[in-house]
Amino acid sequence: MKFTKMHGAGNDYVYVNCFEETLPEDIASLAVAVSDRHKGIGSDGLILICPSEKADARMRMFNADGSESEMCGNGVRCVAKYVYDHGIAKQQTLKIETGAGVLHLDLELAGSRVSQVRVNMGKPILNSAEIPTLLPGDPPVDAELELGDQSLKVTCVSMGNPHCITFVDELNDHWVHGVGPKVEVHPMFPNRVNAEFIEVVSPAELKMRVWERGSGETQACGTGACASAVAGVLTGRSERNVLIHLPGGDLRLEWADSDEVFMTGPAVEVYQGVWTGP
Ligand SMILES: N[C@H](CCC[C@H](N)C(=O)O)C(=O)O
Repeated sequence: MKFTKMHGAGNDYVYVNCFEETLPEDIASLAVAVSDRHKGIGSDGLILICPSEKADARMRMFNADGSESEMCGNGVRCVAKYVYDHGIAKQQTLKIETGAGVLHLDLELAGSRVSQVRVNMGKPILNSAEIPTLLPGDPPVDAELELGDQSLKVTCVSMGNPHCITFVDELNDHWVHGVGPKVEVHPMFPNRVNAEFIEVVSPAELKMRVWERGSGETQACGTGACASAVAGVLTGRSERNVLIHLPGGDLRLEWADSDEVFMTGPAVEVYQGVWTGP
């Protein structure tokens, strides 16, 4: 099976062009196998680029643990880059079908290839039942999340996939590796949750690290950055247009007056290969 390795701000996935490749039945097991950083290709998960009846392509995204997610922000930018660079579509504004609906993307070229992508990520989902979370509030804003020995103040937002955002004075491993895994599987989140930790540099600039549902710490999380930008506004900590610094790079977020969230960031193709594994 031919694949392409790509990343958006260091959030790296194995991409398979399903216009050309046929996959095994058990895609979840394939996602686990290819993601293994020692025995597989090594990635945060697997992303399928498929034909669509209502868009230039359809994206399906699987985390490293094989779980399928509704949406992937860094992934959809790379899907758009792949679709343009590999001639599946020719125009510089693309539509990609995702679990969060059909998204519209604008491509920026460096030479003849895509370097940056601006995505209309759609409107945040703030209704607790749809996030979903059992915490009070639509959405929970600075709500108490009991973690046994400690409690957090969290804000919950969905971008098609669920996010739990905690603002901290200083980002460190205690939050990401100590608290993150507990938040991911907390009973207040029936579908589990992505756990973002945010340090406010200024009202227009945030630093973020993330413990992702199904993948652990990643270098960046596009939907998490969108959700964090929304949470910053809801909690009065940041403005509607923010630059977010992540370990793998920067993303520009704007929660527009239209209620849509726009994300601009890089999309990089690293190499192409052939998977001959199980
Ligand atoms: N782990 C996420 C999916 C990947 C999201 C992230 N990599 C992004 O760029 O949005 C979830 O299970 O909802």
